[in-house]
Amino acid sequence: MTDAPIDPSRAPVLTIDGPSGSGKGTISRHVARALGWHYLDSGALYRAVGIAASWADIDLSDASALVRCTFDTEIEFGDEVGDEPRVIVNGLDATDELRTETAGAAASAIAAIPEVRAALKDRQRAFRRAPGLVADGRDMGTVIFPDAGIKVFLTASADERAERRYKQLKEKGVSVTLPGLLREILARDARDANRAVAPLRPADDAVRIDTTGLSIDAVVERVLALLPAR
Ligand SMILES: Nc1ncnc2c1ncn2[C@@H]1O[C@H](COP(=O)(O)OP(=O)(O)O)[C@@H](O)[C@H]1O
Ligand SMILES: Nc1ccn([C@H]2C[C@H](O)[C@@H](COP(=O)(O)OP(=O)(O)O)O2)c(=O)n1
Repeated sequence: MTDAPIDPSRAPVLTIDGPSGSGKGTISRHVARALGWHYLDSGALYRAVGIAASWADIDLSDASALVRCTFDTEIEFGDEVGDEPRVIVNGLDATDELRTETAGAAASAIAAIPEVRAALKDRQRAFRRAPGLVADGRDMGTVIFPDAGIKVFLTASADERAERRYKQLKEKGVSVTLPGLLREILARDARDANRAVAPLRPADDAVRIDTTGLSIDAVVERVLALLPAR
């Protein structure tokens, strides 16, 4: 399959890629709100397919069933709960299930299947609309929006990312342990970075920001400072 050429005059895109817990979602939502731009949480699409597959009892090793499931799964973003939109999968509210580490691990596993990635490409590009789009994920700057005007790659130490996730899940009442989360984060990092297709890596033209020890506001400020003066 060849990709359709991307018209560079279309709505501007700011991509924010990085590993789990680097703050992509939080920073992207703040930046999108500040700019009045649309927001794409590409990880939610992979998580939604993983959840639809588990609801349909599809084994994570059954690549052809997973590809069919990707085409068949309806995913909608609804009203915001807290500062995150509800995610409706095949008509059912999957918001809470989506954020679990089990859903993250399933998403990471199916995301290594090239046909699943190809099946989600157009759905992700359809989020590009005026006045602009902030897109977060693993391959936003490298594969999905290679012509994005601004590309950011967020990192943070694995210990800090595990601690952030620990606090986040505890606040949601999910029972987790810090060593368990650190192990899961390191396993996901390795799988996402070492897969053959669209591995997690900074685009050559991405600005890297190490968020270890930085506040959310400080990171938002650094990202907004990359945009031309408004
Ligand atoms: N710079 C930061 N400093 C401290 N906590 C942060 C920072 N960025 C994000 N967080 C917190 O870390 C948690 C994980 O962030 P999230 O945006 O979900 O990361 P990602 O989308 O990269 O997995 C959230 O609870 C968020 O509030
Ligand atoms: N653009 C993307 C987004 C997510 N994925 C895969 C790989 C990730 O481990 C899972 C879950 O991604 P998500 O961004 O929701 O996870 P984190 O919030 O970073 O923990 O999906 C991907 O391969 N490509």
